[in-house]
Parts: sequence; structure tokens; C-alpha cells
Amino acid sequence: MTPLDRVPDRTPVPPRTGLTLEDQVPEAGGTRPRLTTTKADFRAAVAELVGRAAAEDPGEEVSVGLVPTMGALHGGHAALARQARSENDVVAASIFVNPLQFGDRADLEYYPRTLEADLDLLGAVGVDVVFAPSVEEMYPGHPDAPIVSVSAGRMGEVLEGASRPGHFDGVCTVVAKLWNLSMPPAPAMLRSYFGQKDAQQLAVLRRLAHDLDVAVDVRAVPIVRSPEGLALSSRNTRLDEAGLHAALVLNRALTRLEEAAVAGRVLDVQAAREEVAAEPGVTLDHLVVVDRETLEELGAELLCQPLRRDALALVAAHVPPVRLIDNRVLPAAGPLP
Ligand SMILES: Nc1ncnc2c1ncn2[C@@H]1O[C@H](COP(=O)(O)OP(=O)(O)OP(=O)(O)O)[C@@H](O)[C@H]1O
Ligand SMILES: CC(C)(CO)[C@@H](O)C(=O)[O-]
Ligand code: BAL
Repeated sequence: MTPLDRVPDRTPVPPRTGLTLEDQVPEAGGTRPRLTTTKADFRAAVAELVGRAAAEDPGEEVSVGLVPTMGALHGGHAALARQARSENDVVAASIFVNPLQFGDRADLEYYPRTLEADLDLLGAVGVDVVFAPSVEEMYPGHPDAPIVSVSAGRMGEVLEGASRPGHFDGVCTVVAKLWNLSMPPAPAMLRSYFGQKDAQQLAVLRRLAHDLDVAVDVRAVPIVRSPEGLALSSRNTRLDEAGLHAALVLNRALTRLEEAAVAGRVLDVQAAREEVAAEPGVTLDHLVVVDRETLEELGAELLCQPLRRDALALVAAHVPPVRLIDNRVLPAAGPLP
């Protein structure tokens, strides 16, 4: 056990988003999922559930839906699990605060941990099995033992990756392990669910599956927001009232860009940046419009005219003590007259 494994459950903090847990997960009262904490037990539980599903429906191709999370679950995670439940025979979720993807020790140490409440939420949505390993179980000997890890390449070095060096290598390493641990034997198949909120993570993980030939179907789930428009995030629980209010500027700036795109107008990216930067208590990190697949920033020559193809606006800002991200798909303007 490392000291971080011993971080106790913090008192579940209700997400200060205007949403109660019941609002986010109205399917109250489900059975708690089976909890596994070792790789061997998790693999065995998935194999058993797949075997049972195959026996119940001979001739049907069984599928496993995996929902990787870092816990402190909210309505965004519930949406992932709900979609996984509706598309698969067996649903597994992982809860693991992955040290490899944190550069900032305080961010790792203060990351909210609420295992008991998480199991209730996952049970309510109908998840079958949860994998919640210790750091020692996932990375024996960490941090001293060297491990073979995955590089996210150039796509992992820009935007979020520029602010959090090594972050996407850590994400790719742990997700590759989680895919290996939950991969059912053929002909059963694996789907894995990620939120559109972490747009760069989603794009990088699609490349991970493609470039390393992992037989997994990566599925995107739309962003779940508070009634005021703030993208739900586990880190929101660390914001005070003023921070929660200030953070709404991210959604406002993205909405203005989306409205311009929908109306077929030229995007005023600079005005959106200034709007975020002018909000007291918010320090803008970046606000850019990028290609949806490659995440390459659109140059001035593409931004001085209505969008020719769908693009993505990405924003990141510090709202102390946390760093928040949000994004919006910007639709291409209709065919030119
Ligand atoms: N508001 C949301 N809507 C849709 N998906 C979400 C939302 N928030 C998180 N997710 C997705 O849930 C999965 C697990 O994310 P994670 O456990 O890091 O939660 P988080 O709320 O994003 O936490 P963080 O504070 O680290 O941003 C990721 O695929 C993430 O994109
Ligand atoms: C995908 C993930 C669970 C890997 O640790 C994490 O990056 C997250 O919660 O988005
Ligand atoms: N939600 C992405 C994981 C992270 O911020 O570390």
C-alpha cells in the first residue's frame, strides 16, 4: 500500500451544481454491483458474467461495456453507465485514481474519493461489476519500480497535454490495462465509454485503440451539465459558491461560438477568449477551435470564413483551486450559395 491508497473515503460532498444525487440518478434502489479489488477477481467476474449471458442467449454475440472512471461519481458518469447498460449484456465500471496521469501531487491527493456513494450510484444504474484496485495492485512497486508504459504521441502533447505533461501517457497506460483486463474472449466483444467532456482524452483513446489494434469499440457520451450550464465534473466539488458562479463563463463563451457557427457567421474566437479572461476569479489557459479528429488548431485562413466542416471549440481555465475544461462541437455552415 502506498500512502495514497490509504486516503479514506471523504464525506460524500453533494455536487454543488443545483442537482441532487436523486436528480442525477433517478433509478434509485438498485442492487449494488459486485466489488472486485484484484485483477484476478475482476477478470474472473467478467468471465463468469459473460459465460452466464452466453448461456442465457445461445447464438447471440455477448458484449461487455466498460466504463472507466476515477470515482466521485456524478450525473456525467451515470450517463456513461446508463448508455453502457442499454447497449451491452455485461456492464463493468472501474474506479481508480490513476497516479500516472497526475503531475500535480495536490491534485492527486485532494482528488475526491467517495467509494460507498459511487457503488450506490452504479448499482442504481444497473452496473454488474466494479473494479476498484489499489495503486499497488495496478502498479506493483509504484513509484519506484519502472514500468513499461504507453506514449500518447504528439496528440498527447498539445492543449491539455501541454499544461499537464505526461498526463495522456498515464491515461493511455491505465486504459490499455483496463481494456486488457476486461477484454472478453471472442466472439464476445468489448465497448468502452468515455465522456465528450474530456474531448482530447476521447480523441487520444480512439487513436490508442486504432494504433495498437485493440479490439474495442470506443463510444462517446454527450456532456451532462447542471441546469445553469456548468459541465459536471468531480473537481467541481472543490469550488466555492463564487467559483461555481464564475465557472459558468466557460459555457457562455462556448454557447456564443456555437450560435455563430449555427448561424453560418464567422467565429469571433478572440471575443470568446476575452469574455473568459474578463471573468473575475477565472484565469484562461486556452480557448481554441480545432479539427475534431486531429485536434489541430484551425488557422486564420479557415477562421476568417464560416466553418466548412464541423469543428470543436476547447476551453481550459483555472478557477482556483482547480482547472476546468469544457468544449462544444461547432457545426459547419450549410452549403454555400
Ligand atoms: N459532465 C460529464 N458529462 C459526460 N461525461 C463526463 C462528464 N464528466 C465526466 N465524464 C466522463 O466520465 C469519465 C470519467 O471521468 P472522471 O472520473 O475523470 O470524472 P470527471 O468528473 O471528469 O473528473 P475530473 O474532475 O477529473 O474532470 C470520463 O470519460 C469523462 O469524460
Ligand atoms: C479515463 C480515465 C478513467 C483514466 O484514468 C480518466 O482519465 C477519466 O476519468 O477520465
Ligand atoms: N477527467 C479526466 C481525468 C483527469 O482530469 O485527470
